[in-house]
Amino acid sequence: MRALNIAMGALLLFLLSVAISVFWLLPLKVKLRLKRNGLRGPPPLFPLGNLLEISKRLKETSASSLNSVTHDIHSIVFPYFALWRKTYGKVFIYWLGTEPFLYVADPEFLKQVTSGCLGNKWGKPNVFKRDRKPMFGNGLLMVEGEGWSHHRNVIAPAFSMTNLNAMINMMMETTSKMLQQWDHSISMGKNEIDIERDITINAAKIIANVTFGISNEEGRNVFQKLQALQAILFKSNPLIGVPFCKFLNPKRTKEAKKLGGEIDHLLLKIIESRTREEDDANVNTHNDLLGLLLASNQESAKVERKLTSRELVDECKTFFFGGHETTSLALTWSLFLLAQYPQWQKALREEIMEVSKGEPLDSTMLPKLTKMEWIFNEVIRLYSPAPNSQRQAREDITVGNIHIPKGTNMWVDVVGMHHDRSLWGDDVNEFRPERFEGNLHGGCKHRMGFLPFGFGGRICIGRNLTITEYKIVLSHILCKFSMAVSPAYTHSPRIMLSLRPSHGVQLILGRIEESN
Ligand code: HEM
Repeated sequence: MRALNIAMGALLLFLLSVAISVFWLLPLKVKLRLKRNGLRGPPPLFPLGNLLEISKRLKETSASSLNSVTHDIHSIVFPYFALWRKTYGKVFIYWLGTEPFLYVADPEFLKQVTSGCLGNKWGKPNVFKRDRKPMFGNGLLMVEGEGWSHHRNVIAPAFSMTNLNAMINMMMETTSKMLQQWDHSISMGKNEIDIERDITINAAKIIANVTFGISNEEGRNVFQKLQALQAILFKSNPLIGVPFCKFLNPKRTKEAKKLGGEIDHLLLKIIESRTREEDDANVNTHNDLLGLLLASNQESAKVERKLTSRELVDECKTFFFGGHETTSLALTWSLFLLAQYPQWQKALREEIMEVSKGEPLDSTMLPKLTKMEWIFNEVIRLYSPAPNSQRQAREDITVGNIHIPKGTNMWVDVVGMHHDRSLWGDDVNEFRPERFEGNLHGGCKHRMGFLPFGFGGRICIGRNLTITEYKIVLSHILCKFSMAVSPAYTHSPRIMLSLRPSHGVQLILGRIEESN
């Protein structure tokens, strides 16, 4: 018995020393190396890093609700960064648990440490990969190195404009159903609608249809489970970076894992039956992304290896989670801003009329909606659905006198850059879509200061899909309804993985013939 106790004690001691060296000594070494570079930051506390201060600042901001609508939102959504920037500037080190993060809101610094072949030295932070595994698995958003180039080569053709144009009718039909419900609601005397909820459901249906189709029972089943998984993983993990944090919320971890497993199983069944169908018929019988991916996979098999069914499952999940919330938020914030600026509603209606001449929009008309594109860009500048990008150094990186040790994470504060007066000028926090007239970067003084879709080779693959969907859905809504902000609306943008309105977006809708 005594010998057993001694053995157990020795084992515990061994595990403790491994934990200390992995979770404390190694990060400490990174900290000292970064400090030698002159990179400072708020002092971390083992094992939480700066999480206590982050949570304190967030509580303070959520307690103080905004009385008026301001687009100056950086200090609202990232109050801790806004504070630290005052002391440490636009590049500093902070800690999520025992993970060191290089905070970057300086586009020139970002360019220097990521451009050219340096881009390949950055991967995606392991700490987020683990947390978001049930959503993205090893799909395009997370895969690295040669695997990433292979996935990207197979996937890119599926997102060609020709393929996306074939999806326009489906987008219109799905949206029409939402608009019929709004119309019915107005008939019943209820003209205040939380458009965030409806737009999100509409976007989820569109992306699920675009990806694997939900007209049959199997597709609908996957869709429902994906939505349930989304609800569980909706909030960012407040203890991210703290060793063993997933064991602190075993219920969430278990539920997410169970649903993730069920979704994988259902998607695998769809993929396998599609592969069989296509082998039999020798043609691609589906023109959704999965069908296009399977066709492109056949082509790629002639030169490289095929993506496995398991990898295809992860891609379907990545499209769903990466594609619907971002697009729905771009639309939601747009409707909110258009409700605030009726002159832009009018300008867009006139543009739609001029381009379509009253006919349903088709693929040749969409590129002519240029003012709508300015609005899109201005909205995702002010309320960037993807508020940050993250990387992790896979090797030591040296540029001039900057040395970034292997393992350091990087957090690019996109909201910070999009609201930086020194990059955009004094009107930085004003809604001025015309800044994008004939100017892809909206007049930003640095090309890397406007990053709604990320940067480098890993720029968003779905941006053409988004802009197509955005134009179709927004035009459809604007032709049928006018909108004004309801007194029930509280302006409270927050980061919940994406940049969201925390209490929905309540708008007062009017039928367009009534309001004109
Ligand atoms: C307004 C809409 C969207 C926004 C703001 C957005 C934003 C982004 C950003 C910032 C990245 C880079 C992430 C990083 O650097 O770590 C990204 C990558 C990605 N996005 Fe989007 N996205 C949008 C729509 C979509 C759609 C509709 C899809 C697909 C259906 C999609 C699929 C992806 C994928 C697969 C990647 C990974 C690309 C790679 O690493 O090669 N996104 N997106």
